[in-house]
Amino acid sequence: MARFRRIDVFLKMEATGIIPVFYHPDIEVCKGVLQACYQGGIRIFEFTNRDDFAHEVFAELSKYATKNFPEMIMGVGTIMDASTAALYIQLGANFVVSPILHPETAYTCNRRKILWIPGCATLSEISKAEELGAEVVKVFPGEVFKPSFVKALKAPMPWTNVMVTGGVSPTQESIEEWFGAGVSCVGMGSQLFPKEVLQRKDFQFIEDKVKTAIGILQAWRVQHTK
Ligand SMILES: O=C(O)C(=O)C[C@H](O)[C@H](O)COP(=O)(O)O
Repeated sequence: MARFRRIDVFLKMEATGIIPVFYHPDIEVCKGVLQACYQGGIRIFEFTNRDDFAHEVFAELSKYATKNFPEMIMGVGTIMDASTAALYIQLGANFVVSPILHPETAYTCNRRKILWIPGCATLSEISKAEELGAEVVKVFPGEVFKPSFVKALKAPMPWTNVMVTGGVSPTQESIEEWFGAGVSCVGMGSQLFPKEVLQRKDFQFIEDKVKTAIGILQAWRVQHTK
């Protein structure tokens, strides 16, 4: 498995802008999705810890990524406690994402110099996360917040780096409104990986969707870079 410095993980997250958020119990489906994402231009991938044996799938996927796509930075999401974070770090996770703000998870990640991205829903939680060392926070669930929340929070806290996950889709409207509001990156799950597409193992569909989303973001960034 490949280990990346946490500053490089954050910079790659910002540069790629779009982070696939994915879980499937079938390792062959995971490999197909990872390859499609890579070919579509993704260099950072969040595997979510969605059942009791998800770590076994991650262990294999992480090795597969290192061997076939050594630039791909693998991380884990849906981490609720420090011991699960430690398990995934041992298996090759280069960043740890949570739906919640859990200080003990921060201590474990910081000790190992692994990027920790807690889920936050208020400015007080964001501020606490930053005191605990979070370089970037996950505003979650995005479908509840809307982009205006990000814009408003960046007025008093312009230093805050925001990732938003939940309800983001690979469309021009969704990408432009979130990046326009000031996010550093977005996580995308169900919209990039519709169930029926996974059922028919249509990895080309995923690659095309990813390419389109990255193209939209790049075009937006060219227009909006000062
Ligand atoms: O548990 C986590 O760590 C999460 O990030 C939660 C979900 O995976 C995202 O909310 C995906 O949301 P959709 O893109 O709307 O499918």
